[in-house]
Amino acid sequence: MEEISLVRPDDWHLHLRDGDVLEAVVSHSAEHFGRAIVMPNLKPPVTTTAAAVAYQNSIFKALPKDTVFTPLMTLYLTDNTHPDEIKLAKRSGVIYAVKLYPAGATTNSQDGVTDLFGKCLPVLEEMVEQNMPLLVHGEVTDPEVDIFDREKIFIDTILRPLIQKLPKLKVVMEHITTQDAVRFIESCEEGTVAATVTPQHLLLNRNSLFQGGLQPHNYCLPVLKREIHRQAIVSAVTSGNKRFFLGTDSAPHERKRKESSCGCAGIYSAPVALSLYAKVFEEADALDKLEAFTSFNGPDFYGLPRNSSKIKLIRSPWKVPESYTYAFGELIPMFTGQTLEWLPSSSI
Ligand SMILES: NC(=O)N[C@@H](CC(=O)O)C(=O)O
Ligand SMILES: [Zn+2]
Ligand SMILES: [Zn+2]
Repeated sequence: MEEISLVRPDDWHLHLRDGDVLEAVVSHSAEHFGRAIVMPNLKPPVTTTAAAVAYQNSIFKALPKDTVFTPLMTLYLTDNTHPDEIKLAKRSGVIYAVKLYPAGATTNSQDGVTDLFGKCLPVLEEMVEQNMPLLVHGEVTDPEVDIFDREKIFIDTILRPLIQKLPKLKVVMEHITTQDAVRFIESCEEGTVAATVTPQHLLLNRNSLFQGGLQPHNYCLPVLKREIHRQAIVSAVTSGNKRFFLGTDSAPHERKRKESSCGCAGIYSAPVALSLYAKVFEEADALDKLEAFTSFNGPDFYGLPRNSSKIKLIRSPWKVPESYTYAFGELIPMFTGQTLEWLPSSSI
């Protein structure tokens, strides 16, 4: 096959940041994706409907003219989020989900939740009422727990009990990294519980953190896992199961902050993500399943219409830039400097 035509994909997990970085990165997503679920982990976090509306306006402003891209906004859940905020959020028509960051789990999560069942039950009950999905960074934060086990233990101690308590709550487990998560998601009700999958967790295992030396640009959270986990995630997404859909988790951090004595977690994948997903599906001999993953399963889960326009991927090897340079610094894309097979072309 030399050309793949896809209904325009959406990105169901994206960090656009704000200020200079937002202006730099937003076109990379808008070029290939119709919509994106925009993460609220700014400084300060987006905890209110008013802040989300203002943030959405700044994204629209940063978009190049004549691009059609809709940022779907999210609220950052805290111990103090009031159930009325969920009603407001739903009524606003711009907020599509609420994000759970366990306090301390990842970038800008210090204002996140310290005790989900103790502090957030009334809010979660209101979310069921309002049919508002909960998006989850699924890792426990106990420093005693080995970092490679944090997702599995989160499933056992938080996620499974949550779903038992509130079986009607729509939940997306974000950026899954383990066979345990795959099995758990497969065991849940279709249409109620789903997962997003990043390009890095489909293409890399934990060896890539240390290949030939420390590789800070492959460091993200949840951290890359063993090869068996990567293979389980590839099998899940290429099987055509509707519970899995595209979420890049593209998370830009300036080069200096990645190449540092205490480097930030996050991989900048927006410019290459679509080519990388195509690579995964082609290598699994499952290109026929690519479009459902990129363009159907996400909107179907969120109860939104699928996009009406299309995009093409052409078999035309291209070299990923070594870096993108801006006034504030440099961003290093995933697969920096490597050659990829599938080139996304503009809308058709
Ligand atoms: N994935 C990451 O490693 N980093 C994300 C936060 C997140 O999604 O956990 C970021 O905002 O930088
Ligand atoms: Zn996360
Ligand atoms: Zn993320």
